[in-house]
Amino acid sequence: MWELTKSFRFEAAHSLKGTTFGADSEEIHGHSFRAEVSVRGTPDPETGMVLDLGLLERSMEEVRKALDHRLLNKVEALGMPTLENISRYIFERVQHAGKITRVSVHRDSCNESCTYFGPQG
Ligand SMILES: Nc1nc2c(c(=O)[nH]1)N=C([C@H](O)[C@H](O)COP(=O)(O)OP(=O)(O)OP(=O)(O)O)CN2
Ligand SMILES: [Zn+2]
Repeated sequence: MWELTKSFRFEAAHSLKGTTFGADSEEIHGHSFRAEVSVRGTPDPETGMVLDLGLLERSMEEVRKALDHRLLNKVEALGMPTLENISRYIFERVQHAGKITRVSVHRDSCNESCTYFGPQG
């Protein structure tokens, strides 16, 4: 079994209510995020690839555009912009590339990350 991972970065703003960080979290503020998308499988004997990374890149670029320099609270279908919801949002939008097994979203400035393994988990 092989696992192939590709990542992208985006800058986005959010406002989060109800955290222990209080008023600072509720104010609109920005973060740098790094998302990693992983696929698992066995390389096709002819191509030597589990999945052409170019296909993955196309899907990832679409979702990156939907998130980069956005106020995440206003991104449709994202919900409350926590790491949990951002990772699920990305997972659902790169699914058509096939064989996606997990999406991790890192917020390195806070030493935080979250990984979504899909609804069957
Ligand atoms: N289960 C979760 N809990 C919390 C989340 C989350 O996504 N899932 N998020 C937060 C905060 O947004 C997060 O901890 C960042 O805090 P924030 O005040 O936004 O950022 P800082 O000022 O601490 O970090 P800098 O990027 O260095 O400015 C809380 N809980
Ligand atoms: Zn924040």
